[in-house]
Amino acid sequence: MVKHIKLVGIDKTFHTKTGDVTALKNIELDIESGEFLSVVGPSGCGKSTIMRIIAGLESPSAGTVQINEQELTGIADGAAIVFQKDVLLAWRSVLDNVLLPLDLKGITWFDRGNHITNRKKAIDLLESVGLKGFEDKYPHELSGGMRQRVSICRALIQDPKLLLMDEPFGALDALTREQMMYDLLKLSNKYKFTTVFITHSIEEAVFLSDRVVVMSERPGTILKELPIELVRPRDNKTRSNPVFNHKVHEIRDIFQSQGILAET
Ligand SMILES: Nc1ncnc2c1ncn2[C@@H]1O[C@H](COP(=O)(O)OP(=O)(O)OP(=O)(O)O)[C@@H](O)[C@H]1O
Repeated sequence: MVKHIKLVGIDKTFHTKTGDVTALKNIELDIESGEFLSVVGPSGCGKSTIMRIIAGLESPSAGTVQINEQELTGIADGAAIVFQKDVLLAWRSVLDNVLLPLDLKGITWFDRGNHITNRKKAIDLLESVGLKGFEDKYPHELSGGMRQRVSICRALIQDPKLLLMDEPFGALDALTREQMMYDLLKLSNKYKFTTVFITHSIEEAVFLSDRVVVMSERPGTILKELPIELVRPRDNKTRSNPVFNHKVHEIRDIFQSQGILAET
């Protein structure tokens, strides 16, 4: 497969008033084009920092990020981000929230043909996550899960090659979260973007991913990379597959051996 992202010797130290905080130490990671990669690790181990570095929102203290073999020196082109908290604009309708990134670029304003195409694309995206008929609603009229679906559609409206997701389902109830996983897999299969998915949930990571990266406590290092050889499409039966359970246990065992998870 084609290499999309390469992290080489990434360190990150934050200089704060109370002293230096080393968040990441020697992160080496290759991510293939179209791969679904999850990062799991304890709170504060630097997961969000890795994501921000890949997005170009934060620069590393040492090491380099390469995207399509080009060293990243600013904001990553062709990347979109979804955070745990949706950041929809209260005064824009659902449809206009999805179209926001294009409006900000001025794409829809001057070209009527594009405007119609983009509206259709936004409506199709909303339909594919079960939000047909909600185009004219406003964020306050939606549930948390619906708002997060709109956020995902907004991220996808620009056809990103890379989707960065920072605990996107962390604030949702268990049932909605499960549905969101199916929705995301469907979108990922349709649009074939590369995904970097940050989560605290071992099961979620194994269910969704081609590979799971397990991180240590801060300063975050990569303890292990586990390929997840479960067939796609993933469905309810995936969870009763012995490979699924084996991988979940393997990751739990790593956290236990590190003292990150203690049974007593
Ligand atoms: N801008 C910043 N300035 C100072 N310290 C920071 C900054 N951003 C992150 N840190 C510190 O770096 C470490 C890693 O933070 P990060 O948010 O990447 O962890 P995380 O694994 O995503 O945590 P969580 O799972 O709790 O969201 C933490 O100790 C955090 O306090």
